[in-house]
Amino acid sequence: METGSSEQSIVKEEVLMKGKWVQVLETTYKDPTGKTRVWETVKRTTRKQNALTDGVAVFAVLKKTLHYDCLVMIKQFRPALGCYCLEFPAGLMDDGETPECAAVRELLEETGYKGETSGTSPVVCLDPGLSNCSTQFVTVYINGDDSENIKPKQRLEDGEFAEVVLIPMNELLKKIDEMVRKEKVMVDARVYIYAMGLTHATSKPNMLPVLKA
Ligand SMILES: Nc1nc(=O)[nH]c2c1ncn2[C@H]1C[C@H](O)[C@@H](COP(=O)(O)OP(=O)(O)O)O1
Repeated sequence: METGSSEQSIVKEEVLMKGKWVQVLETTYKDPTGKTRVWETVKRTTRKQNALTDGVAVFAVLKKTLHYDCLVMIKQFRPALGCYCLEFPAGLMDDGETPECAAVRELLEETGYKGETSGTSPVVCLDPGLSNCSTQFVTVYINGDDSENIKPKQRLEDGEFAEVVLIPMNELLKKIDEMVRKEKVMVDARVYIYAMGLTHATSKPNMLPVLKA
């Protein structure tokens, strides 16, 4: 199997279709042997010049006295899927915005919660076999005891409809699996892999897998 090599590079890009939000391109690139090949790719039209990322995703944890910590997510209808999807709050960057500002803004708009940022991931890609779409994960902690977070009110824009879903972190995977069994909902791979990772990390990590129940 051939793996990535520094010799590989983009030769040219031809726009096949350009819409308001996305474009489809035929991307010609050089493989490690020097041969040129083509790949059909998708890019957002909205990425600002010199911007490193299209948007942010918010890893939001609601912390409240005498309550288990909850992961704050949203469920919304996604036209590309034709069904509802359980996702991290997320959105596209506004012009000149930092990832942290975008994360606090998107969280407030989509869930009504006000939080404080506590770390930002590097730029990560979302579907590299298809597109250059990228995001940065911003961790945000929400003080659930704060009066402004007692009855959070979404600030959704026209055409946006999202339901806030809170799931205790200590049973995240179990609750997500239950939701998928009961409802017609798809889970964003980022949410699911986080829940899987959390389960693996907290279930007897020093025990040989074969000995685990
Ligand atoms: N691919 C898209 N097609 C559309 O018709 N409209 C789109 C696309 N991507 C984004 N948008 C619109 C929808 C909203 O009005 C704005 C902002 O979306 P945002 O909330 O930042 O991001 P999502 O959570 O991914 O919808 O862009």
